[in-house]
Amino acid sequence: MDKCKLAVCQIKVTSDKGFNISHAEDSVRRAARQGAQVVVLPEMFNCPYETHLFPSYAESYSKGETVQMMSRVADQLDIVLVGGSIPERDGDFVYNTCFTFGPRGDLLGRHRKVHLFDVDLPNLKVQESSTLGPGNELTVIDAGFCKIGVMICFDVRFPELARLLVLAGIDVLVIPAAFNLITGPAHWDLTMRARAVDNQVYVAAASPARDDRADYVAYGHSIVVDPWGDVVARAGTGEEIIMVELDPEKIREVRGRLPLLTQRRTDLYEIIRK
Ligand SMILES: NC(=O)CCC(=O)C(=O)O
Repeated sequence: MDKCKLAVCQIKVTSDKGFNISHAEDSVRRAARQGAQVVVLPEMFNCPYETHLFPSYAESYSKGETVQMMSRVADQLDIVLVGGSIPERDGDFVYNTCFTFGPRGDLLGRHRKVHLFDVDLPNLKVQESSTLGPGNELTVIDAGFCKIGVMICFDVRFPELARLLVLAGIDVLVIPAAFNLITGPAHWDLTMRARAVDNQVYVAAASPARDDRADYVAYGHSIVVDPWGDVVARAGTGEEIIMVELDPEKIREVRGRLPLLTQRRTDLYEIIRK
């Protein structure tokens, strides 16, 4: 990895898809003007996070207006755009998908959320699988100057997935996400920092801004954690762009002094990708 600047855009999401797309574009342009080379958007940034709405907001890769905006903007701004996630239609299925575009507007990778958020907690019942299909691929993006692993929100709770991405050589785990007011205060910082500490990589998680009138209230607090587990940037609950410089030396230093990855007892246990 080369040193590079990464920005996370914490933006509001409304019921107006057209507004959401142009609002996201404005935010990405602002981040690029501030010098970002990698820009990250939140989970479901063009659609309210309500499972029953995903099919009607969904678009296909080949015809989608959100996809076209992301490709055009990445090209014009000469950036890597990790495009949060959107409901993606493919045949009979809808997926929670992150498309990543490169500086020539080319598609660098597509991550379909692997672990669907099906939970029954006090005051929070969500069943993504009622309208979404699960992805079945691990997503590593080679952006040239850095290698990015992509997971979406609930995926972060499954350490095996992060470890497989790290074993594939990523420098930064990028996580478009939308935790909520139940699990956010309890587990947002904890899981993001845990994945960074376990794997000695940067972790960057992008949330929508909080809207207290929404059916599902996003936690906010987009965050970037360094390979030592320190929080190096953290948003509040409103709209905000946070920016950090990712430094390969920091990864080398932490791994050199605390060589967790090389001290694994692979003679006793190993993690297998199927
Ligand atoms: N959109 C999601 O996957 C939410 C995950 C979440 O809130 C969690 O606690 O995990």
